[in-house]
Amino acid sequence: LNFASRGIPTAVCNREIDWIAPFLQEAGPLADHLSGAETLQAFVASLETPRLILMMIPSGAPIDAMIAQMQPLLDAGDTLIDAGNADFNDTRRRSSDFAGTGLHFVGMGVSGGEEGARTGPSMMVGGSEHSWAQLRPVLEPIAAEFQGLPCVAHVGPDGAGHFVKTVHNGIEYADMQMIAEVYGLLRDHAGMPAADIGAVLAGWNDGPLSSYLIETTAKVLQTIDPETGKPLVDLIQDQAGQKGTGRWTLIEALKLGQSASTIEAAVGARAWSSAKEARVAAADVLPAGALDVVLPAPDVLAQALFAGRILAHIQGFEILRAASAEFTWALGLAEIAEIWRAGCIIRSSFLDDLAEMLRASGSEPVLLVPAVGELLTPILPALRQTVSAAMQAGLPMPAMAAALSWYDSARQARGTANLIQGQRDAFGAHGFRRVDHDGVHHGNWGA
Ligand SMILES: NC(=O)C1=CN([C@@H]2O[C@H](COP(=O)(O)OP(=O)(O)OC[C@H]3O[C@@H](n4cnc5c(N)ncnc54)[C@H](OP(=O)(O)O)[C@@H]3O)[C@@H](O)[C@H]2O)C=CC1
Ligand SMILES: O=C(CO)[C@H](O)[C@H](O)COP(=O)(O)O
Repeated sequence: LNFASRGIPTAVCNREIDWIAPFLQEAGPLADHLSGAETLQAFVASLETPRLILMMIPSGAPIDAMIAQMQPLLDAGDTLIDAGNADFNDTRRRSSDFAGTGLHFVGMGVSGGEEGARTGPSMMVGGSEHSWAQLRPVLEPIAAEFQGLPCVAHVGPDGAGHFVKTVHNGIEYADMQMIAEVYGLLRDHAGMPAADIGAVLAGWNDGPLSSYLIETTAKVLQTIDPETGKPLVDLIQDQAGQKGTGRWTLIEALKLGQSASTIEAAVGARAWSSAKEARVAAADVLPAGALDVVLPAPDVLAQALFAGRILAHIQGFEILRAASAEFTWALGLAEIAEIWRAGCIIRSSFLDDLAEMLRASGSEPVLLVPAVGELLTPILPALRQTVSAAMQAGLPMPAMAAALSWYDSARQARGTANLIQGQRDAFGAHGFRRVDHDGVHHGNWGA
């Protein structure tokens, strides 16, 4: 529908063909730019060559099966685009399978949910220059715009687009989790009703926290269930789903030797949320935290959340920086932040500032950019106060606590790894380097 609304002739196809006719009917006048096909053969035959075919179906086996069905129908010069969320390792494999066939494979991250897809998503294209030249004229018109600039970019070759989207989702998981942690403090320690918490968040959306996720969360908290008249959020099971992108970010960050502690906390919190029975049983038998903890004021919570958001984004971008070096992708980190300023789920006013910070960082860690320190210095005490309050009250705050600990580790000139090296040498003779001599040394431990 988005393509059609820009006058781009578009054919559609779906596995369950019953959806096609109602879709075209509901398209109204846009149907002038649309045609439906009930078989893949008819669909492919209806397209102008060289063809651009965009798939948005579940990742993994369904994509492999679809490629296998589609490939024999295509001609040299055609481009097949996987626009769903995919494990970038799969995208690299598929790109390499296509190499030399005359066909082109693109792994494209798309973000913006249902509304973004329809009115303007943010898109991260991974593929060849040839594919980008083919795609650009049809993607720029359908993309979200930030100050007149389309939120779409050719971020790199093969798996780069899906990797960038995966990290986007990792940051999304962390941001959602941190918002949920503050919600938990207000709900379980302050006893605030959902709608009141929603009103607090709606107020925050006018300040530095301004973002789609804060705005959406405020709406979610203020929505009433028509059946019961109660806040709908209170009627939802406290068990979160996940399709895999958060976990993929974490796995790849670990492989790259990067810390993704806020994302790990968010993935772990979703996983742990499914252990409902165990949590209910434990609540009755294991001791809780203190009741007399003073809850930080709402503006302190807002500052804490903003500090957590900044640190989670920085972690995500350091993962991208490491991947760029590992896979020689030459990712433009500032450009990635720029195409996330509109259309995508993590769009926020902070991303505009972050783009500048990333540009200033060059090849240095972004934490060292003076503007980052200037932004964090006044709000870090709020993060410390909020995390301490939650810990004392016995309320979980895994992502915000992880963000804070990561920050404290990142700025600790002399860390504690000297002891780890001593331990490793004591039990495994692994050796260590001394601060005062070159070479590898061993201790005569316990002597
Ligand atoms: N929902 C969102 O906001 C976003 C989703 N994505 C990604 O987009 C992709 C699609 O997600 P979404 O639309 O949410 O929902 P689903 O993942 O449920 O995908 C639904 C579509 O996939 C088709 N489909 C399902 N299984 C197969 C199969 N084995 N072979 C062929 N077609 C199949 C369905 O066809 P049928 O009608 O026949 O079942 C339907 O058209 C996923 O990779 C997702 O991660 C990315 C960004 C945002
Ligand atoms: O990519 C998306 C948003 O950017 C999709 O909504 C995705 O499904 C979100 O991930 P999960 O389902 O694991 O919460």
